[in-house]
Amino acid sequence: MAHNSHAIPRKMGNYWLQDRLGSGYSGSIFKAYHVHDGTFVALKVQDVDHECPTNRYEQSIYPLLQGGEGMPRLWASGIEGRWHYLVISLLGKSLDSIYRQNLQLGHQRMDLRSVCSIAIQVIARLQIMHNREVLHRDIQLGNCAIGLKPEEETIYMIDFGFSKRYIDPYTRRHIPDSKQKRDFLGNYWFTSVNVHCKGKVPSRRDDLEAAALMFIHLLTPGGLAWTRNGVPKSDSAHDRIKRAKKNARPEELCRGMPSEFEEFLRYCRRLSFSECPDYDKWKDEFQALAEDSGFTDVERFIWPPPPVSKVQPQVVRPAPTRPTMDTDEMENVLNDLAKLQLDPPRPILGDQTNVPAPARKDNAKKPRDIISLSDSSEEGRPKPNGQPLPPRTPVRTRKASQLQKLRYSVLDSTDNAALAVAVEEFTEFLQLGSKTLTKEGFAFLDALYKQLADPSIFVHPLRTLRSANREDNQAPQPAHVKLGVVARLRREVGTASSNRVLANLVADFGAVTNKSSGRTITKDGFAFLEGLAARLHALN
Ligand SMILES: Nc1ncnc2c1ncn2[C@@H]1O[C@H](COP(=O)(O)OP(=O)(O)OP(=O)(O)O)[C@@H](O)[C@H]1O
Repeated sequence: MAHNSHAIPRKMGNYWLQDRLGSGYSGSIFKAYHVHDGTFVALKVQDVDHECPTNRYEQSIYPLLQGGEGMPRLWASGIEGRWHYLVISLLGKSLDSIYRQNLQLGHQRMDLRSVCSIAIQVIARLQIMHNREVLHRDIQLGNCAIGLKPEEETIYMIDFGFSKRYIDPYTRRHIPDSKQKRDFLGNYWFTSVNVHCKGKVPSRRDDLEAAALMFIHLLTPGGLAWTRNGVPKSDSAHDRIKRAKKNARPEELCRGMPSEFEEFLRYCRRLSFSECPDYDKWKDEFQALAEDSGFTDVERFIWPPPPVSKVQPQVVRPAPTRPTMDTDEMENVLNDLAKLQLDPPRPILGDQTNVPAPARKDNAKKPRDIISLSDSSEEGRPKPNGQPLPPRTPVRTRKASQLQKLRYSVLDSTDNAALAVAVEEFTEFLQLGSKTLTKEGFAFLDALYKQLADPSIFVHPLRTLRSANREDNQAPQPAHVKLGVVARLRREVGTASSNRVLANLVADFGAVTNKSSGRTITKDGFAFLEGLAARLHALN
């Protein structure tokens, strides 16, 4: 179809057309104003005979979305001559144009604050659409636009030409899945692997996966690899995009990013066809990530991003209750410590024979006497008087901080019973939520290894620690190798004769999970952890 503006009348219904705002595959969109009250709107025009009458589809979807936050208002629709038109709220820039502008300014990727804001708002928009039984089916940067002043901090969803109801209005049932391959519908960059590469029927999970890929794209220097050669001009180029998208593992796509992005992508891919996603959980995750990174008011999309506040939230914490020391006093204490003869050696947990008396379980979390003075990684650690610090964010405890707290419980443990409790809590926490072992999960295993091997020494991060680049650069091992090793560990943990033996099993467990694709804990893995807790009780 030719989108010839000369052929389009200057007036449609009660609106005078002005500049063209954009044009897509199926038509054009103009700025327009009402002939009587002068209100500005956006007017979408399409040839009535267009082979893909997306304006008509949109016309049927808009009424379902009216009143929802971030949903444009439909003011009017109709036919003028050979043109079908939709009159909708006039909006500002699309995220695509903001992203490109940012690239032109020399930024290879978007800043974390903006991406968290986009994530929170886009997930909220999908929640509204899905609650109203509508799938978007074409999530991309060009289909998200910010409002005009005073709504420039709100992200709107646009372009419902591919949208569809997923609940049958008559039977009230979810649309059926199908084994038959369908033609791909959506966009090259972000449409989910299931829909794009496997020809599956789109459902809520696919809108969410497209959003996840879009967030990851924004944080990837230069964007996702398969977007870099532009729109494919041949079938073979399109096949290359599909292959690259299908083969890209979440941990590779999200390398160097906060773990929330990898976990969100994995979560979307684990959802079943008709499952309702947990939108609130993921909005909270991105909100907490932003707050932990020192950003405030992140639910507002502020562009350009405001300068990062110098006062990080971690700093705004209650003053320590312990007495302060001046520099001279501190120097004296350090000199005295240096002169101390540590003989006989401090009792260590790894060797049960030299622990003078078994500590009671309620003493388990008794704090140590020496407090780290400079290690900033200790934030969130219980205060020396045993009182936990107030939570940093009122939202809820995030996975990372929860795992960090468990790690501190391990480091503060003075007997095996306390270690067993920490392992039980760790196991339960992962069973209830994401089963992916993040860097905080590996840090927990590291702490456990250290306590079991010899708690009196400082150890450098062990082989259980997850490395951002898989330091040996090896490809992940095949799944059967992991399954075999974990099954063996599960068997051996029940008969381990000492903490030292348990330490080695923990190290092997960390190493095999680190090398596996996905770094998820399997059923056998959970059985291993449960067996470990039981053995720690037995060896107490
Ligand atoms: N309400 C609006 N206010 C301002 N600009 C808009 C509005 N809606 C769309 N645009 C601009 O027009 C472009 C095309 O709009 P839209 O995606 O709705 O049209 P389309 O013909 O369905 O496009 P596509 O072929 O990309 O699906 C958008 O990327 C945006 O820049």
